[in-house]
Amino acid sequence: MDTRPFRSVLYIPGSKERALEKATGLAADAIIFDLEDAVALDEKARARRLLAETLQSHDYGTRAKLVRINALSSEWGADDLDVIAQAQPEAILLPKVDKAADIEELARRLDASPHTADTRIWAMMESPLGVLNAHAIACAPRMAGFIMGTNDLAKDMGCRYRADRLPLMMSLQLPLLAAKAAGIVAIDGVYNAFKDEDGLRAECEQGRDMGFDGKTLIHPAQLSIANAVFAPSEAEIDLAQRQIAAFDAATARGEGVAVVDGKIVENLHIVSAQQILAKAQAIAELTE
Ligand SMILES: CC(C)(COP(=O)(O)OP(=O)(O)OC[C@H]1O[C@@H](n2cnc3c(N)ncnc32)[C@H](O)[C@@H]1OP(=O)(O)O)[C@@H](O)C(=O)NCCC(=O)NCCSC(=O)C[C@H](O)C(=O)O
Ligand SMILES: [Mg+2]
Repeated sequence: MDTRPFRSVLYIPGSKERALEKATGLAADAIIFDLEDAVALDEKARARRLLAETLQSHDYGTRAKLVRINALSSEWGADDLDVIAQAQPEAILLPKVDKAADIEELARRLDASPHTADTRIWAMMESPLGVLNAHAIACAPRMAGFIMGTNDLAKDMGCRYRADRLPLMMSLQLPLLAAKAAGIVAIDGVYNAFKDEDGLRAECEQGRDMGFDGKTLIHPAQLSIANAVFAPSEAEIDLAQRQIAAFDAATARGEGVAVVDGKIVENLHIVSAQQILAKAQAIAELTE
């Protein structure tokens, strides 16, 4: 069972030295070092050099490190990959993925470099075609996770922003299903109003209820809310412990079902309970 936490996944523009420095001490479970939409066109070349140097000189600890390059079909994508490969990146995040062939092309390029033998691939799910092809994309080589790109999706869908995200619901759920089926990580999109704590908390709660592993963030002020919402709560941990104890006792009596708080507990509930405790343990180890 892979229990690595991905509660908070912070975007940092690859062109911003101060933010790149600051992130070495921020409580993010994962960082997306961005060379794509957060970087101005005339900053692209400087940002990729700065980022390659920073990744080799800075210690980001246990945080997962994803580099979002520009699309390989763009004028910057191939150069991004060549320069970033020198830093032996843990993962490349590919934007605007429409089909499995986009991932296969990136995987071939990673196979060809001696620096990227272990580099995993993450895909932005942010186009209607990408969403419709999510299962094939999730099963492509080196795939480790999906990141929802809700801004690009809303643009391509022509839908309006609503706090309940009803217009985006199917576009969120199809990649989520595909990720679960393939056993890869699924991270929800960003909440643009970075000073609106109540709105962020509500959207994190919705994403957590749906089954996302965490939320992408654009500002350090958003970290604590995502970390809290996507961690198992005290009540969930307590219930999981009581379910396991009750089920063990039922099993010792030769029974296959226990009852906790008036609800049945079967083997499948124990699998969920163990996952909750393992995730809580992994989060506790981050802060030790
Ligand atoms: C949104 C921002 C432009 C706000 O910047 P700013 O006004 O400078 O913020 P603050 O003054 O409040 O910053 C306070 C300190 O925090 C540091 N900081 C700010 N943002 C980050 C960050 N993302 N990571 C690390 N550190 C950060 C500042 O340097 C200040 O530090 P200090 O000087 O020590 O006080 C800005 O937050 C920002 O640029 N955010 C990232 C935007 C981004 O990455 N956008 C692209 C990703 S979203 C996307 O593309 C989603 C997807 O593709 C889709 O389609 O949906
Ligand atoms: Mg996008």
